[in-house]
Parts: sequence; structure tokens; C-alpha cells
Amino acid sequence: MSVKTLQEVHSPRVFMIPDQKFKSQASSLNESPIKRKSIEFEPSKATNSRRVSKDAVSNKSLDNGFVKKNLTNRGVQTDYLEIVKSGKSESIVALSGSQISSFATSTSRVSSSIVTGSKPDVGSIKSTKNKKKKNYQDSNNQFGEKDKVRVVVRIRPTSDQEQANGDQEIVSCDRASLIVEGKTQSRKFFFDSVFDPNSNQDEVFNYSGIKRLIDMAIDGFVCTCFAYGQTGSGKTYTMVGPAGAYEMNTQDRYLHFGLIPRSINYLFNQLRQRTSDSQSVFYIRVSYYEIYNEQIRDLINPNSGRKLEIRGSQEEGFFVDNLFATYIETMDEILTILREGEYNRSTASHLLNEHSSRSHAVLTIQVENELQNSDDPREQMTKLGKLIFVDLAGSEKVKVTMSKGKQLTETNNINKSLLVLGTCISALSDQNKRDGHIPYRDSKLTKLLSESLGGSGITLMIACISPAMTCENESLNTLRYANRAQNIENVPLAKSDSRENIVLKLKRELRKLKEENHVLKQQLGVPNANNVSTASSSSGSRFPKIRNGSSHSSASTESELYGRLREYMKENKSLKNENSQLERFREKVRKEHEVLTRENEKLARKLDQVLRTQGVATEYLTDSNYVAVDSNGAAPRNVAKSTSVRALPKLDKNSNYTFQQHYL
Ligand SMILES: Nc1ncnc2c1ncn2[C@@H]1O[C@H](COP(=O)(O)OP(=O)(O)OP(=O)(O)O)[C@@H](O)[C@H]1O
Repeated sequence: MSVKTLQEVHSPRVFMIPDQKFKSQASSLNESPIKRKSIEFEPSKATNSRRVSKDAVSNKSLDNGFVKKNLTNRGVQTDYLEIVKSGKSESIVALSGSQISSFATSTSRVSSSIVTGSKPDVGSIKSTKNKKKKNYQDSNNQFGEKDKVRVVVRIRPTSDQEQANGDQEIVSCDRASLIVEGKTQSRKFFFDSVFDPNSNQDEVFNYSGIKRLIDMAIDGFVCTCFAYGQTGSGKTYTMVGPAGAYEMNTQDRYLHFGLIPRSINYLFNQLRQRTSDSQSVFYIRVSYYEIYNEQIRDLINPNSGRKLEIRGSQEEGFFVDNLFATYIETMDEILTILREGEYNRSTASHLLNEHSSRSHAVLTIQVENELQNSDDPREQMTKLGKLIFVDLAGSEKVKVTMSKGKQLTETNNINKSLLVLGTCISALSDQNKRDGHIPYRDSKLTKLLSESLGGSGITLMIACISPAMTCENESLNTLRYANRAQNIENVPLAKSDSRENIVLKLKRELRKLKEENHVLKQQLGVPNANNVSTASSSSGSRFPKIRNGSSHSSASTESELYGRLREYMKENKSLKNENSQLERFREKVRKEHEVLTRENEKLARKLDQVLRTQGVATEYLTDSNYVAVDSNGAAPRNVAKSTSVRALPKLDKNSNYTFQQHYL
């Protein structure tokens, strides 16, 4: 997978250390094709805040001491509260030392209902065919102290196959409701928004409510957007775009890109505006995994060998332990990750979808916002918001998709986890059951979504359906669950982490990554500090050697090795196969090594940044630095061997340079 094709995207820098703060890239963003083409960006809403005593807030702004009660229930100690205004929305931030917890205020929410039985009065409901509606309601700013899950429905166009089979369209819709005119009866549903088959990607982005989630994630909330629906109903199209979207030319890409890339672009723009207005520093960190046959697989670093398990803690809820997460600085980087993740994701072809996802994919974008208290410059607060996108695998009927063997196992696992999700949704939407046992633990998916469903997050569900008669039952199932999901109530709460905790976590991660690096280097035959010369010349190693950084090593050793490999390959066919396998493995390991090295740099830089603001000495910088070297051990001309990780170059994957450890 080449990074180069993505280089055409002009993108802002997002890793905002105060002296850079996006400004250097601002002009290139304005020239971005994103800006010129289909994506429009709203100006950021002015944010201001006032600080008051907690008693004043609970009496004045909130019902029945709700905030106080919830803060106490969650063990949050509150010294004072800050009311933060952002556009039309207002949130309460409870502050105690370095801890922050935020509550959204002002309840407002459209209720929903379902009409079954006889055919309803269609009234303003129009056929979806050839009608283009532009009057979607923008409710990006509606939220309440108890925040109900927002649900929108997207109806995809009929497929070529459905048209060829003469499959009838049975769904008609208006802006916020739809009717399914089934074989025996019609049903009407109400949702926050309904997108007809002609709606484009930009409209879904602008009117689904996703912008509100992004804004809230910047403010420290955990915000989840998940796509739900039958196989082939358009979930991946809505979240990511059509198959091959990342390979399209720039113009097409920005027409067809789905919610995720559009959201990231919006996020970058919002951060750029916020940093130009304030002293905020933002860090963006990304992880991407899939749940395939009830196993968790890392989509960014799939061959890391790390065992990925779900763990739970009172503080963090359920999370994937050991998951690779990388700091990203540019739009290019995140697009590369998305593209790679899509590529690594398990897909297969079946009768209802040529590119069917066989797993639930979860992309998490963590937004770390470091703020300096304007009253007390020594006081640092770090909000930890998250934006989570979940592209669920689609439910499917085996008799329709004709799945067999491996696909049948996948189908069973998909349907099982969706069944548990459905059970959780049903229980949470029932007033009498929601305080009882919710079976989150019955599947990995529901464990990981527990914060988003009935927890402390903010959630948007996008239900996708086909308008075709043959999909009636599946569409109705989706709509019933979507309808129930509207009744799920979350209590949004944004938590921060203390500085000390962040430093500890970063150090722990750094240590883990270094250990992994060490193991990878051993696999590659790259020596450590105390065996530099011997390891490079060892011929007994299983893998071809990579330059080890000693200035005495010569290119001839490597070419000799390759030469020998070529000879063996000529001599013996079986050896050739074995060697090519080794080659592939070496490439894989080398790539992982590069990823880990880059990650080490970023973590070290972040740690450096955090420690510098605390005035702590940065001795860790000297324990292992990496510089790029060519086959003669020389650094690129513009790169000095430096004691600072900041000076490290970013290497093109295809360059002739390798990373070399540099001892100070
Ligand atoms: N709104 C839309 N406009 C045009 N084409 C669409 C739309 N939605 C879906 N499609 C097309 O329909 C097909 C199925 O869509 P997609 O792969 O997104 O379904 P899915 O729900 O993710 O399925 P699965 O659960 O099997 O992965 C694809 O060819 C996709 O390009």
C-alpha cells in the first residue's frame, strides 16, 4: 500500500504544539480540493465559559440537582463548576484539581412512535423515487443532560440486481418519517432524519447530526456513530464510501467519501480554529480494529503478535488492551490508516453483496485537549474525548446469501453478536428493564459499545435499509431496532486524566513499544548495542540482515547475501519458495519495525512535550534515538545526528534508508 497516492491531499497539521498550531498549513488547507469540491465546513461556534460555585449551577441550570447527584454517584469530587458555551449548546464542567467531568444541559428531543396495522394516511410522505429533498433538519446542537440516542435512516437506491429482477420499491419517506408498504400491511416510522435514495454523502454528513458528535468529542465526550442494517444495505458506503473510494482520483474521492473521512476533515478544521483562538493544544490518536468471529484483530498493525483482549476497569469501562494506537499529525496519515484498515478488513463476496464486510470494524479517534487554565497558568487540564465509528457487519439470512463453510461460521458469529446487540437495545429502550441486567457481557461487540448504549457517551445510529420488496422483513427488523434505540438514554460525561497519569501511561507505552522493537530487531537480525559487530556478520541467522548501523559495515555484505539467495533460488526450487516466504516475512517485520519506530518517536515527542510543560528533565531522550542511514551508514544530508527526537526524519517506505539506533 503506497502512501504516495495520498500525498496529493493537502492537509492541515493537527499535532498542535503551541508554536506550530496549524498555522503553517492553514493556507494549504484553503487550497485543498476538499474545500473547493463538495465538503462545506461550518465556522466553529464561539466558545466561552464562566465559572461558578457548584451550588449555584445545580440550583439554577439543572433539574433536581441532577449533575450533583450524578457526580457523586460516579465518585467525582467537585470543587467548582464551569459553564462552557459553544454555539447554542451549554455544558457543565465539574472541576476538582486536575479532574474534569462534563454534563450536557438542556433537554430537547423529538419523540418517536410507531404506527402499525392499517395503511396510514400518507399525507406529506412522498415516494422516494426521483425526488430530491434538501430540507433536512440540522439538529447538530440538540442534546440534553440525559441524551437519547439519535437515530437516522438511510435508504439506499435499488441495486442493478434488484432492478433486473423487477424487485418493487416499497419504501417511501419524508424528512423525518418513512412508510414501508409491505405485502400485508404498511408501517410508518418516525426518526430524527430520513435520507432518501437520492441523498448524497454530503447531505448525510451535514444533516445526520455527526457534527455535533465531533464538537462534543473535542469537548471531552465519548461520541459514537454506528451503522446498522442488513447485509448490502449501504453501511460501509455510508461510513467510508463505495468500494475503492480511497483509490479514486481527488475529485471523485471527495464526491464519494463517506462519513468517516468527511468527519475527520471537519474535526481538523474545528481544531485549527480552536487553536487559533486559544492556548489549547490538541493531540489526535487513532486505533482501528475489527471483531471477526469474536476475535479482535488490529487493522493498523495486524501482525504485531500482540494478544488483544477486552479488559474492563471502573475508570475506563471496557477497552481493548494492547491495541496499537498511533498519534497522527496530518490528514494524509489518517487517510493512509483508513485505507490500510479497509484493506486489512475481512471481506467476502456473497449473493447480496460483492464486497461484504465479515466483521464489525471500530475506528477510534481520541482527541486529547490540553488546556491551560486562564486564571492559573500553572494548572493544566487534559480532556480526553473520543470519536468512535463502528461499521457493523450486516445481518444476513443464510438461505438468501447461501453462505457455506467459512462464510457460514462468519455469518453465525455476525448474527449472534447482532442478536445480543438487539437484546441490549430492547432492554435499554424499555423503561421497566433498563435499570436491570443488560447483557453487555454476552458479546465482545456489546461490551465495547456499552459506554455508547446506556452509558456516558453520546451516540448516533445510522440505520441502513434497502427499498426493495425482497428485503421487507430485514428492513422492518432494522427499523424496529432503530426505533427502539431512540429510547435509549445516555448520561453524557466527559472525564479528563491527570497529568501524572498521562505521563505514566505514555512511559508504560513507550517501554512496551521499545520491547516490541527489540523483539522485531532480533527477528530481523539487527543487533543491539552490545553485539553490533557480531550480529551483522552472523550467517547462521534465519533472516537476511539489515544494516545494523555500524559505520564499518559495508553494502557488499548485504548484496552478497542477496547474491547468495539468488543462487540458491536458481539451484533449488523448494529453497526458492522458502526464501520468498522469508522475504515476505522480512518485509512484514521491517514494516512493523518502521511503524513502531515512528510510534516511539511520536510518543517520545508527546512525553517530551508533557514533561517540558512540567519542567521535568527529559533524560529519557538519550536512551535510544534513531536516525536514518543509507547503506554506508551515512545520514541523509539534511539530517543531523541529533540528540533530539524532534530532528528525526520521516522516511518514505520505499527509500533506501533504514533506521539505525544512535547512541549518545
Ligand atoms: N446510498 C448509496 N448510493 C449508491 N450506492 C450505494 C448506496 N448504498 C450502498 N450502495 C451500494 O450498495 C452495495 C452494498 O453496499 P455496502 O457494501 O455499503 O453494504 P453493507 O451494508 O456495508 O453490506 P455488508 O454488511 O455486507 O458489508 C455497494 O455496491 C454500494 O456501493
